[in-house]
Amino acid sequence: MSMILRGVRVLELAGLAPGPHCGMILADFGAHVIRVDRPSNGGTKWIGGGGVKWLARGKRSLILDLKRPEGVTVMRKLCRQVDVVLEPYRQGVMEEFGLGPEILQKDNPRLIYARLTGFGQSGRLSKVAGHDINYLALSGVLSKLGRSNETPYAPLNLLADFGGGSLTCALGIVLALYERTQSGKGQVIDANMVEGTAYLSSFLWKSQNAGLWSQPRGKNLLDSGAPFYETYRTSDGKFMAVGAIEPQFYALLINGLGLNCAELPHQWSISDWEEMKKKFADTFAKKTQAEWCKIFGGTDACVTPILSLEEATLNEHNLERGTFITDEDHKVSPRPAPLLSRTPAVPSTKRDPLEGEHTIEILQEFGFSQEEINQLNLAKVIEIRKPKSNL
Ligand SMILES: C[C@H](CCC[C@H](C)C(=O)SCCNC(=O)CCNC(=O)[C@H](O)C(C)(C)COP(=O)(O)OP(=O)(O)OC[C@H]1O[C@@H](n2cnc3c(N)ncnc32)[C@H](O)[C@@H]1OP(=O)(O)O)[C@H]1CC[C@H]2[C@@H]3[C@H](O)C[C@@H]4C[C@H](O)CC[C@]4(C)[C@H]3C[C@H](O)[C@]12C
Repeated sequence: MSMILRGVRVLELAGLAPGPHCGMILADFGAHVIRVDRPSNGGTKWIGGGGVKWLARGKRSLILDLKRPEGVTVMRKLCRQVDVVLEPYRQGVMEEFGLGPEILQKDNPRLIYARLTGFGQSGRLSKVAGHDINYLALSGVLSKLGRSNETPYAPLNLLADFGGGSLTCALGIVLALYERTQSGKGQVIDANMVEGTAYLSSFLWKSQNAGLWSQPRGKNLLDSGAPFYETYRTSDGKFMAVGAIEPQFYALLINGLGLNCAELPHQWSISDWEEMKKKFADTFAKKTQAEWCKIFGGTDACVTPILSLEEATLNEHNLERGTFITDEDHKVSPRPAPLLSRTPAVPSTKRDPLEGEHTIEILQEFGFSQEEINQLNLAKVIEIRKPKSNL
């Protein structure tokens, strides 16, 4: 089975988390992704770390100093021979390098120029720093997240960095690759986390007048207001997740809890939800998570254990599915999604690349002579790093 993005060549400029995740998605589905890392000679206030190292599966790494004109010349030669360039910087940085879309797409009209930012390529904030929580806040979505009487709560850096950021950018790149099969031309993708997150939350926006969100934050059906869409602590200090929304599933929940519907307020009596939550909490606190799993396991009561990451990798259903994979360093991580029947992703199981590990190999592949490579190395425009041998 060959992967759908085989043969697609991507230059990913090293970013913090969204960019690296987007590059990893492309690599997982067959693209040849080269990460352009910064030299260790400082000169920039940015320090390594973040997703660069953790989301490097299937990539190779080249260290190239883009603050040097020689580095820009090298980059332009690379960009003439690739399909996608993916840059994670705030607006204007690539233009400062002399690597903006006008230049690179003149060199290579087929180039897809993906720009993954927080605030987009225009607007008063386009040059302002930010992180997931800031983009989530500006999208309006963060105002809806969190329990009643508490401050709004950002669910890790999942929604803006990844849901509205890397995944949306990866979609844009695949759309542009597809369009290019008709037009033969590349284009610029302005992927940004404010708009990506807002778009991701279209359900929230389009259901505003459906009565789903008429209560204050934390008092609605899906934001921890409803007793039948909530989490509960068990007697052994673990937790269960309850999502019994429909009446037939709710009836199974009540039955499994050993309660009697006739003695409870109506499921949708919002004014009684607080009281019902207390009753459910008291009931869940009487048994262990394993005992509740025995009661609810495999039923339509929509009740599941809240698993730790490690427990999730050992869960029978996930094991049957192969939801998690292990690389040659015995590190476990989620299998790429979605699962395509004929051309599934075949993620690399190799260890992650070291920064600059493939500098020579990549430059040779792109037509640089050994003499040119030696000169670039001597001038510190590139950096060559070799993995320590295990001897
Ligand atoms: C794990 C933490 C990260 C979690 C994710 C976090 C929650 C996010 O939300 S990530 C999303 C961030 N936002 C965006 O990506 C939107 C677009 N990008 C930006 O807005 C900006 O890039 C920025 C705000 C993210 C960073 O701004 P910065 O000023 O640093 O950079 P830019 O303006 O974009 O300009 C780029 C500069 O870099 C130069 N450059 C680029 N490439 C090259 C090159 N090849 N050669 C030469 N120069 C290059 C370019 O010229 C620009 O230079 P100037 O700025 O001089 O103009 C992690 C978050 C922080 C991590 C910790 C931290 O890094 C410190 C430690 C570092 C150590 O190494 C490891 C441990 C750390 C504690 C580290 C740990 C984790 O990784 C973090 C906590």
